[in-house]
Amino acid sequence: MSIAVEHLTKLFGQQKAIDSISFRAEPGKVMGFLGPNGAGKSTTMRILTSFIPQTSGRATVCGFDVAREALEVRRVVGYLPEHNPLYPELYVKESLGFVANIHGLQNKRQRISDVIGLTGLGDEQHKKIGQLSKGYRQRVGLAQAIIHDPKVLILDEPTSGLDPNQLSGIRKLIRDLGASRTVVFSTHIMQEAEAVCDHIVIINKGNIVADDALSSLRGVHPGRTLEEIFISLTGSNAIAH
Ligand SMILES: Nc1ncnc2c1ncn2[C@@H]1O[C@H](COP(=O)(O)OP(=O)(O)OP(=O)(O)O)[C@@H](O)[C@H]1O
Repeated sequence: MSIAVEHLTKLFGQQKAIDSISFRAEPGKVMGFLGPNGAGKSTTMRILTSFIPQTSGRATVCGFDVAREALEVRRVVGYLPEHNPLYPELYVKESLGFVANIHGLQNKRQRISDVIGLTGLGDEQHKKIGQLSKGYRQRVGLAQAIIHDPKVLILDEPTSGLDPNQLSGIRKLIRDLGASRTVVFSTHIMQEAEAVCDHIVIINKGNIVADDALSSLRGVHPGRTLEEIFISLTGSNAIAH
């Protein structure tokens, strides 16, 4: 099991962002982590990538404890944060080189060239980050996340800001990456989750309200789209958990 989350809770002051959540994610599958605004997705992802500590509970990534083994966790995880912080003054290749150095990659030039190809950055690779459109900046974030060939990818809204042509390319990339890795990604686009994910976890107000294979979820809610299922579990008429 690549990701194991057990009774994870995070409090920001009085605010309970996540409330004793548990789920698992395994290799060779793409897990869609869905939920309304403020449900707790980014908070969970930031804990899983050792960026912030949980208040209680436990999470491991490839067997490493996210609270106690942050360095090991960062070696095995590729993370695209929600706001994708990048240095606007750096050229695309410089920015990838910077991240490659942090990971101490030996085959730096080759990996930079590989991820530029994989993320479709070829035509824009000679620009500065600040000169790129939002969608291409998102691709740089993705390229940075995968440059060290991590076993686990955690992608917080990786397709936000992409135009329809770019969307299909990045969705295919996520699927391809998920064939041999563990991928957890969040999105507000339910059709995208249906197209890309094998497994769906839905979080609402800090609680998990669905955790199942996409096919099983459909079986439990026959004739409904994922969007309808999502609304029934998280909308104002949803049954409280
Ligand atoms: N640093 C923080 N300090 C205080 N409260 C926070 C902090 N970060 C998140 N929260 C709160 O925790 C809750 C969960 O937020 P989170 O960003 O995890 O939600 P999300 O599911 O990622 O939402 P969105 O879909 O809008 O990105 C929200 O109520 C949010 O206001």
